[in-house]
Amino acid sequence: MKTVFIINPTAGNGRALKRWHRFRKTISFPFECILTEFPGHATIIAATYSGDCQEVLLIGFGGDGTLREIIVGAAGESRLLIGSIAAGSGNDFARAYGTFKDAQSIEQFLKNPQFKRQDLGDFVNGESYQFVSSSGIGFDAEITIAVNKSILKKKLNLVGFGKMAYYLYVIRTLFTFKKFKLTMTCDADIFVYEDVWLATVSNQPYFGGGMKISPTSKSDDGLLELTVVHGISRLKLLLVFGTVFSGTHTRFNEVSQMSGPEFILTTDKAICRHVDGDDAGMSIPNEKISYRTSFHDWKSVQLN
Ligand SMILES: Nc1ncnc2c1ncn2[C@@H]1O[C@H](COP(=O)(O)OP(=O)(O)OP(=O)(O)O)[C@@H](O)[C@H]1O
Repeated sequence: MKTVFIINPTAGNGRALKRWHRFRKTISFPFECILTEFPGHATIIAATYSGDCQEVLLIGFGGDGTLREIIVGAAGESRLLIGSIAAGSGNDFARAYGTFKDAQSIEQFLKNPQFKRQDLGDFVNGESYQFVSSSGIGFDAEITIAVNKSILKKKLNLVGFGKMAYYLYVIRTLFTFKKFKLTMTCDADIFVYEDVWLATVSNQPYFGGGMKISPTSKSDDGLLELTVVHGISRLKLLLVFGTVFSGTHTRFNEVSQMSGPEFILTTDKAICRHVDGDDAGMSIPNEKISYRTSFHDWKSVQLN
């Protein structure tokens, strides 16, 4: 089996490159490595291995965005196996699918490679968007996108306080966010939610760097889970946020959850969206968008 590292030098607030230079010195087996040069590059790199005549272990050295891009490029290719070294800021992929701890654990894996088939979520709205972990509309997406673009975050990163930017944007967005109306169809049932803060479609439990937004999600069952937070005051929303890390937010009446193979979502206004924490444009008011999952579309490494 060929081993290829795909490194996003910008991941982990720019710390991934330094980590990679340290990490590569510890590798004592043959490997290839490629640094990504622009957003979307990891998809192109992964796709180039699809015609390989042998099995290829693609190891994403980065965060959730990097892993999503690799999986989009590798989806449907039975010879490509995906693993990760968690080098991002949030690393929800690593929490859900596992991650290699060090070079020795990769070497160990290569002696007896095991894999697991996993689902891939997607929706189309002009462009096609895929997600490995989750895709959200609303409050969470607005914060994530603002933080990703933030100059303040870059400045705070220089002094090691990058995470602080996230909390500042949570507070700011709490006061500026315009709630929306969400219409959702699942299995021919129609639900209408008023005063919605966020709707997140999940393929695995974690999101936003360790929040257990969808505790019952399984990434290999052909199903997605929808979480809607609605009809809740600003103050109580903060309280709910505090409980998401343990997954106990689902006990609040204002948090609705359901499971299904497809959700059709419509918002009454243009609302920010993310896929695995990266910008996925705005929803188009009153347009029906189908969120679905492709069953067992990619292979993750199975770690003990
Ligand atoms: N060379 C590059 N220059 C700028 N952006 C890049 C480059 N290579 C990849 N990217 C983009 O960087 C984005 C962020 O990467 P990634 O999500 O892996 O790191 P992170 O945001 O630190 O981690 P996490 O998502 O786990 O919080 C990716 O979505 C990818 O499109």
